Amino acid sequence: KDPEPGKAFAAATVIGSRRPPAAVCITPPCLMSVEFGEITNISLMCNPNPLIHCPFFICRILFHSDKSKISKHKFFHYIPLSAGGTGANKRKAWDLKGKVSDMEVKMRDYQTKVKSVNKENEVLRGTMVQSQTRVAEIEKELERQRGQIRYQDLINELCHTVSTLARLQSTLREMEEEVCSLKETVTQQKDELHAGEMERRRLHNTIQELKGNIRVFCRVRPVVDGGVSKHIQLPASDTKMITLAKTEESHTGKTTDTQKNYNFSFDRVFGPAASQQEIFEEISLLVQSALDGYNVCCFAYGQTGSGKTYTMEGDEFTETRGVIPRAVQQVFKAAEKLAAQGWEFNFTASFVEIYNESLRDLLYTGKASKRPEHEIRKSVTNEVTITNLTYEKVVNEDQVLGLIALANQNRSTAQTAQNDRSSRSHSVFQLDIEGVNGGRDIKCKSTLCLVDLAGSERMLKSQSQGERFKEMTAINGSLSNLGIVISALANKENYIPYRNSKLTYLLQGCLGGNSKTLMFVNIAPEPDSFGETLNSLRFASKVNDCVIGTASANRK
Ligand SMILES: Nc1ncnc2c1ncn2[C@@H]1O[C@H](COP(=O)(O)OP(=O)(O)OP(=O)(O)O)[C@@H](O)[C@H]1O
Repeated sequence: KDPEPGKAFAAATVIGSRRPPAAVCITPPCLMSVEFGEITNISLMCNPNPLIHCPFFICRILFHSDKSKISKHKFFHYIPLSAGGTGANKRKAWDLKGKVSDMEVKMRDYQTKVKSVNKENEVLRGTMVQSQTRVAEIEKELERQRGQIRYQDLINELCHTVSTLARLQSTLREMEEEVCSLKETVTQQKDELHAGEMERRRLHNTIQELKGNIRVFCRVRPVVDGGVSKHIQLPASDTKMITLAKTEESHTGKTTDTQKNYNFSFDRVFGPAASQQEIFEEISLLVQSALDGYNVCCFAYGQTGSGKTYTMEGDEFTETRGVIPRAVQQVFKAAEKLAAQGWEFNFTASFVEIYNESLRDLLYTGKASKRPEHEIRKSVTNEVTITNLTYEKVVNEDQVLGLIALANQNRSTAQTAQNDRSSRSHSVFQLDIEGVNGGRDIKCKSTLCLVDLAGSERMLKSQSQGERFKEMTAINGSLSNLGIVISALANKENYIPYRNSKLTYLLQGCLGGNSKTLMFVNIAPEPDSFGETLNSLRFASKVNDCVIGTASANRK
């Protein structure tokens, strides 16, 4: 068969070999190998194009030797099928041709099969694509449904939340209504409380006024060695009486000794056994008045060593604390309670000493050499102030107690320089109270004044000289002026000589019509103090007889 361009079957005879010829398929332009027998590789050694025109060409065939090894190259003659040849060769060629055409048939079958398989493959591929598309659609659908399920869950949850919210809102509304009604009740109760508080103040102060705006309490100190005082008699049945008894010996010796009694009555007489707490109970009512807007003045009068400082300051133990620390405590406690009713308080403390008619700041902390001078001034609104004095804003009890300690330290420092000075000076503690009730537009202003007076003993002029005489004159002057001012107030005189002494000038605001005054007369029980005791009781009795005009609160 003539080789077609690109295809050729050929029979090759191996020269010098006993092997049968092999059918060789040559597919130009590629080199191809077909395994026939033991021929494993055939390679054309020439350009395939001449194959069409040239009857001969040389090809190289690689053989496997018997031992399955590649044999050496051998050269063959190519015999085209159409070409003539020897008879035997021709026969062989025709055999081969037959085999080739069988193979061609088989190949066509295979090709047909391959085609149909390919077709089937195509169909299957199409089916597969369809199936994949379907699967994708199903997956999509599933996803959507899943989403819908989640969406439904969310809707359910939302519905639940909405219903809970609605329930809570209705509860909230109910509670708001309740709060509103409670607020109304609170406002109503606050009004009632305020009205009650104002009524309490009115009644409280009416009681104080009925008791008298100047009251005198007498306190007898215990005998130093613990004995009993014979000349001071305190009737158990009457807490307002005190009798000073003096036994006078008979001059002739023939008659029995006579006893002279001096009876005094005060608002209250406290015996030596009276505790600091008992003493304070009565004063605490006046302290309350100070917060209600009344000026309050409490002072202790008596000879040196009679217990004035003990009464006013006491000592450091809780049980034996005196009037000042207790009053301060009460003021701050009461202010705290009143805060619940809308009251806001401001407190200012000052502590001054009057010695020899000159003023000394007991809260001064600067250099001793730079101590300023002080003057008492009265403003147009009749408020008394001291120039260059320390006015300390205080917010709690401890702060005030700290200031009292500082004042005592200042006093004792001066005492070292001028022996026992504290007995011969007045100390005045002042707490200015300013209250505002913003909600009700009420203001009140008052001063709580607590005074430890200098020893009141009268000294014979002949016995005192120099500095001592000066001190005595100053003390006597200021104490007797105190008595004069009080009786002038009681007699409603036009002119009240406040300015006659620093003490009365300073206490001006706390004495008189707009104030409540309490005086302690402290008594030393020793027999040798009889004369001074009698003088003190006489002075106190004079004060006790005074009824100062009705006090009115400084309220705006
Ligand atoms: N009621 C009392 N109970 C117990 N001790 C008291 C009492 N009163 C005073 N004392 C004591 O008596 C002494 C003298 O009292 P205090 O110093 O208070 O007198 P005073 O009048 O202030 O004297 P001065 O004028 O010198 O300051 C002090 O030791 C004090 O502790």
